[in-house]
Amino acid sequence: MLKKVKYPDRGSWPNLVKRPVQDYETLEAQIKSVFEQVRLTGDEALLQFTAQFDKVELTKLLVTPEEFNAASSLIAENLKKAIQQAYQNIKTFHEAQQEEFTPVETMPGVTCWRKSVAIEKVGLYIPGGTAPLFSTLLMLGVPAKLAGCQQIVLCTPPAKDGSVHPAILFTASLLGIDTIVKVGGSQAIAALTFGTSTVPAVSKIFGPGNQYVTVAKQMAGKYGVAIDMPAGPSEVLVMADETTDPTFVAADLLSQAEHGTDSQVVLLTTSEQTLQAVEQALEDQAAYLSRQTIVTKTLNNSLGIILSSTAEMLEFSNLYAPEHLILSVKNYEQVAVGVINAGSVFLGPYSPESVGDYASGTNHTLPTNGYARAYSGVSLDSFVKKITFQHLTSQGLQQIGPHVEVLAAAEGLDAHQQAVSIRLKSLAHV
Ligand SMILES: NC(=O)c1ccc[n+]([C@@H]2O[C@H](COP(=O)([O-])OP(=O)(O)OC[C@H]3O[C@@H](n4cnc5c(N)ncnc54)[C@H](O)[C@@H]3O)[C@@H](O)[C@H]2O)c1
Ligand SMILES: N[C@H](CO)Cc1c[nH]c[nH+]1
Ligand SMILES: [Zn+2]
Repeated sequence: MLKKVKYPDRGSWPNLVKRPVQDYETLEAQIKSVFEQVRLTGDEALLQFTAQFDKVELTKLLVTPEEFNAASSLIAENLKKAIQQAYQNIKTFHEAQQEEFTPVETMPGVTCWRKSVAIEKVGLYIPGGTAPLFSTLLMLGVPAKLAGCQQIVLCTPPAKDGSVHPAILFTASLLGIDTIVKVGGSQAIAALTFGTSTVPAVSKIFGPGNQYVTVAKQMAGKYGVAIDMPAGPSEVLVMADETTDPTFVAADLLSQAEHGTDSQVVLLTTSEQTLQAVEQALEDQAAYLSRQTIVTKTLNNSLGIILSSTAEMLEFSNLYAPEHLILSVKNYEQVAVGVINAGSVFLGPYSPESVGDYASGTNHTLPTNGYARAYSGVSLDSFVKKITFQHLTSQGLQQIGPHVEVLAAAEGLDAHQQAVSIRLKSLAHV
């Protein structure tokens, strides 16, 4: 059950907001050796690590066209419809993120503008250790396609029988993605970083995963590959008061607790009665869950904290910087204005977090472990670079040039000054 803390003094807050993650150094040493072996022996290392960590003996890493084509007939019609509805909503929300850039004349004859250009080669990591997260493929594939990425490589761990879940393959075909590699964990991230005979190297790696995947992505950064963000074990923080329905709150906490034993869920409340009622509801509901063992372990790493006011709950939540924040308090609209650190926010009693996980339209690939203090979740912007352009007319250079000459001289950079002076002199002779 939740670890209960009543009216903790502020001095203890920094400790309370620490996540129950494994020590980075220990993981780093293990993952470094995975990277080394994948760099040296490529596909051979991928097959060997898949046997070691996933307990699957594969001979081929790529999903075949036959497996791909069979997928559609292996999933129910109502699931296909639900995937298509989620796809539409995610597409609509991400399409609205497209920006029009208008050229700006900063001085007469000096025009500047910006353009979004897709990252050509991207890798999408779709978790599959304990659940085949085809919803994550929608979250990454939709913006990658909208942005216009040319090469999209999808990596996902194989199931015990060596297959990839048909819903992942169906979603990939809906998106028009056909390079699908059966590899997971840190070995998948290493493959996308260095490239192997089967897996093309990419410029940016996207996607959530367990602690191994998250630390591996951070390591990929050291080899010059960009990453979306550290999107590790899922978490949710719920703010509840005496008006909250405890059964709703318990269901929301359990929905993230079931992701994995390294997840954490947090309940903040101003009401001792609410905390007790939520705990009872957690017990009642957990008894019927298929992932009860995972949930029980996660709840033991989780917190139920009583604070003295909604303002204090908001302050604590901003320090914790949760991946998901549910505002289950009476004045939720007002409280939402004060949120400064969170990945995605759910307002009021009828906005369960799982709707955002699947289908409302927002992206579910979000920063965890406090990274929401500085990072945003995945969006269309994550898949593009913004390139700036400028054009100066001769008059434009005559206007701005003398200022640049002064600035360059003051920095002692004569060649910079000269690049302007040489042109101004030639214009003086025209
Ligand atoms: N932050 C987000 O946006 C977000 C979104 C969705 C899911 N998630 C999180 O993604 C995670 C998915 O985790 P998962 O485990 O189900 O799948 P996963 O695909 O992330 O990891 C599975 C892989 O981990 C590797 N692995 C397992 N044990 C290992 C070990 N001892 N040493 C080295 N490698 C090992 C295996 O190779 C396996 O393929 C969950 O923690 C979930 O909470 C986060
Ligand atoms: N809650 C996860 C993000 O932390 C996303 C997800 C996928 N499927 C269900 N949930
Ligand atoms: Zn979820």
